[in-house]
Formats: sequence, structure tokens, C-alpha cells
Amino acid sequence: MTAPARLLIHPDKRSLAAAAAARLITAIVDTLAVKPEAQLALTGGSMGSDVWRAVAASPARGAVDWSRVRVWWGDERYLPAGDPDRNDTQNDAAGLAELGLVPDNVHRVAGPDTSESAEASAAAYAETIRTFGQHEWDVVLFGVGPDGHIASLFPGHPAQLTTGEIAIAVHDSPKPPPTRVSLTFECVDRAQRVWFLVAGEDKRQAVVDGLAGAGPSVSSAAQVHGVSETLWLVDAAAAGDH
Ligand SMILES: O=C(O)[C@H](O)[C@@H](O)[C@H](O)[C@H](O)COP(=O)(O)O
Repeated sequence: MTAPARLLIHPDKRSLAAAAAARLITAIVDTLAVKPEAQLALTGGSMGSDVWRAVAASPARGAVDWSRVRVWWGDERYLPAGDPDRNDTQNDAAGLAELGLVPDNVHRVAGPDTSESAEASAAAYAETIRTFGQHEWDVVLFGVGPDGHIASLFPGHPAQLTTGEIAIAVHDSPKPPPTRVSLTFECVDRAQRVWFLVAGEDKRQAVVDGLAGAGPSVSSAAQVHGVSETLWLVDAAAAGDH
């Protein structure tokens, strides 16, 4: 069983990021009350960074034992470590790096500086995920593109529908940079909680399609559900007529 998609509308992008941060802190605290570790898959994009900015600014961040939090990325731009356009670099700069995570619990996707190819990087990432017994994500965060993409799974792109893999290389991405590594639908579907973080008028159709359960040629977001929660956390501009 998976949870049906539910929509929560916040007034603007700032309140959306703050509310998502509060929700994330609570979800981690709740998870750590019953499990030794909380496993998160993070997103890039502007919402990915805004959430970490809000977590870092929240006094409630002190309620989390960050040494028991393990983080991964749903996708990464295939660029060298520390590149300012990498998702992990942007999340770190927004506040992730200052929370007290154990470096060994931060699973970064190898870039061209430490891997031979995006394929090799994806295979190594998948192997690490297997080692840690995934797929048991407690929270998976996704930004959503105007075209309905999540992670680096783009509607109409041949890599989007890959099956039988945990992580894949994506070439010729319609969103720059062109080369990326992404988790697959199979890997992220049935996470405990799946949250889509969406702001801005240009995302209205993506929200409509996601909530309507559109097919993969229209919406990548609609292909992924959480076991206990599938939440669309959106601002009023992205919610449109909802
Ligand atoms: O590598 C990336 O850019 C992302 O992981 C991507 O999937 C992103 O989350 C969406 O494009 C939404 O981005 P925004 O929140 O900036 O609109």
C-alpha cells in the first residue's frame, strides 16, 4: 500500500521552506525515536537549498541527533567535488554542512574527478546504497520541474523509465548540466515519506499533473509514492486554482 498524494498549500516560498524544515525536523526526531538511524534522500534545485537554510536557522534543529542521520542525494549533477553547481555543494552552503552530520554518513555521488564516467559513478553509488540495505528511506525530498521531472528523471527522456537499477547515468539532460546521476523510480518509490517541494507559477501544470496521477510521459513526480505519506508541499503561486 502507498499513501495517496495530499496537497498542502503555504502562502509563499519562504513559509513553504520554513514549514517543510519544521516537518523534516519532526520526521527525523520521530524516526530516531524508533530506529537507530534516519535515512534521507535530498534534492537539488532552489527548494533543496531553501529547506536546509530554514533547518539551519531553526532552533528546533537542536532536537535532532544529527550523528544518527544518513544522507544521500536523489540526483547529482556530474561535476567535480566542490563544484558550485553540484547539488551537494549547494545544500552544504545553505546549511547542511553546519548541522553536525558524520562525514561517513554523507553519501555523495562521485563526479568526474573521482570516477571514470557517469555510468561508473552510478554503479558505485548503487553499490553503496545496497551496502546500507536501502530502499528504506525515511524521507525523500523532491523538487519538481515545470516539465514534471524529479531528481534527473525527465518525462520523454529514455533514461527515465529504466528498470532493474538503483542508480543510473543520465546524458543530454534537458536541464543543465547535461550529465547527471539519478536514482530510479524503483529506488525511491515506497519510501516511508515522499515530499514534493514546489514553488512558483511556472509549476502549476506540474502540480496538476502530479496530483492527477498522470503517466510518465507527462509527470515523473506522479510515479513515486510514499508508504505513509505522499505530500505536495506547495506555495500559493504553484497551487493555482487548487
Ligand atoms: O539537479 C537538480 O536541479 C534537481 O535535483 C532537480 O530535480 C530539481 O530539484 C528540480 O529541477 C526543481 O528545481 P527548483 O526547486 O529549483 O525549481
